[in-house]
Amino acid sequence: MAEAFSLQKVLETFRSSLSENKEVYIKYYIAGWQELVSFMNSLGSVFSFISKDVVSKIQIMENFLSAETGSHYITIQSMVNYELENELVDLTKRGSHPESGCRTLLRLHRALHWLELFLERLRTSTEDGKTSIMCSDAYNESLAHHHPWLIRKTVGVAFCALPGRDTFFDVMNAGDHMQVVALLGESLPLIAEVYQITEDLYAKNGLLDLP
Ligand SMILES: CCCCCCCC/C=C\CCCCCCCC(=O)N[C@@H](COP(=O)(O)O)[C@H](O)/C=C/CCCCCCCCCCCCC
Repeated sequence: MAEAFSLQKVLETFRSSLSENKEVYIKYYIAGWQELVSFMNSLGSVFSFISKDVVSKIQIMENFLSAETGSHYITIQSMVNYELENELVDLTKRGSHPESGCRTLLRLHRALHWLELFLERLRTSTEDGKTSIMCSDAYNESLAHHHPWLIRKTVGVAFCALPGRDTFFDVMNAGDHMQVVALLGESLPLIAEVYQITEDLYAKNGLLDLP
């Protein structure tokens, strides 16, 4: 039987993704996303169009990791160096490398910002807080800037189907609500650090707007 989702596992995978010299291991980064997908799948089929997109991006990254050139995809830093040096990234418009590692990971990276903003709202919410509002506020501040109108509207409808705050806390499987809040407090700086390292790397290399 598949192991139940737990926030602790998400925390562990993102913790493992950071090397001593602050590089980000792709293997653990995508394992963190895999955990989050299992959480989203437990919310029902209304979210399946979102999880399908994440799963396909995880698959693209797994394919790079298991290919002959996989040693260049150990960390986000080594991937960026390798793909840029070998002109494997479509920088201004989609062309011969429509699914480069840099471009694919950028989509997950933007979503990590949404996650950080959403979890921070959840952590500081009161008992009567509405997850649909927390989720859509976090979305409007982050991912929405990169999505066309139709996706923004569809996602807005899906948010209305989100379970309440109590269910969220229970599914996180990290003890009572105070313990969940404490674990969120421990997880968020880690997620923020992984996000910021990637953001700085992409900014330095002019990769933040890959088509
Ligand atoms: C710790 C547990 C509590 C929170 C658990 C949250 C679980 C979240 C899991 C996944 C989050 C969604 C990640 C979305 C990635 C989107 C990547 C993206 O932007 N893709 C678009 C662009 O890709 P290309 O076309 O350029 O290849 C793609 O067009 C998008 C398609 C689908 C819409 C994505 C909407 C994302 C909304 C984020 C909110 C998710 C709400 C989940 C609620 C728990």
